[in-house]
Amino acid sequence: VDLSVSWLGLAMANPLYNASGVMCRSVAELEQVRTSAAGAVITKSCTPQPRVGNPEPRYCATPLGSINSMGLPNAGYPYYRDYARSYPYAAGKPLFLSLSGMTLDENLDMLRDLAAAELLCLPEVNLSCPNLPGKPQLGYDFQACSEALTQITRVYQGPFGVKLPPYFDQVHFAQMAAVLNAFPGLRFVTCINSIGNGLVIDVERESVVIKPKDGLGGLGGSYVLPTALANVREFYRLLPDKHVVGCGGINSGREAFMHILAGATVVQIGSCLYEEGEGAFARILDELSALMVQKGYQRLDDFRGKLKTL
Ligand SMILES: C=Cc1c(C(=O)O)[nH]c(=O)[nH]c1=O
Repeated sequence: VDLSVSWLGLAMANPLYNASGVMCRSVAELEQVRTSAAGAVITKSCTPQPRVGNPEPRYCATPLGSINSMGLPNAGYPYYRDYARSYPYAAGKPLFLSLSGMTLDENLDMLRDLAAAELLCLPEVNLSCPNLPGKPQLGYDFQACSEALTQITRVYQGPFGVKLPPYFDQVHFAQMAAVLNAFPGLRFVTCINSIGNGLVIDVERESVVIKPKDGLGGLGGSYVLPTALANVREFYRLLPDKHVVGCGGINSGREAFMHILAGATVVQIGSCLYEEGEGAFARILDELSALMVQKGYQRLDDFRGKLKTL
């Protein structure tokens, strides 16, 4: 079967890569993804200056997924920009740079520099970090998003994308789509970021499992699959001129198939990659291929976006 994807002027051998935040904070980790079976690479969301992030423990895996309140630990924008400078684009795996400034000005500063550097990587602007104490997720403030995107498209004229939080209300899907459709340069949306501020409890210890925010953190993994699929399918319908990157709850070829069936052009893995390591890429791709053979599909376009309704 043919797993290749051609989008945004990029050619990918397959639709699978890491979710920002997992296996992508250091060059060593980024190189692990780049030299794995993954079809692309994305960096950890960054701020202009390095950040240590929240106190540990700040990540915990459970049988149904994960909870994290990392607090945006990262090596700082220059570190990732320099990696993007030396990145071997000709090897055929696109590089995405995730930006998550603490303020709009920080995002504008990083995007100005990125525009001037004229690199082949594509920005994914994070509108949805749920773990910065005292900071609301921009993605839930539609007016603020519209203003931010107006300024972002002034400083960055190239194609870019945004990482969205999960929405849970059809009016919100429509309102956010109306904001996003006003920006033709915004070429993709990544749905979803973790479901913010969940609480995992350890019964034996009668305790929370992560230290920040008295245990509140973003949920990933199987917990979020139905919400991720709903966000992919709704934005696939509401953003006809843009691509949707599926993220959330992909543990096997079956969930990757679901995301693509719902409309995703490409898909990212987070919790599963954190727990399993880079072998997850080849395993999931093999499972996806086997499922396609079983169903008689030759390529991803044979079923992408063709989810049936009743
Ligand atoms: C960029 C910060 C994020 C973080 C974090 O660094 O805490 N965790 C997430 O699940 N999503 C984020 O967007």
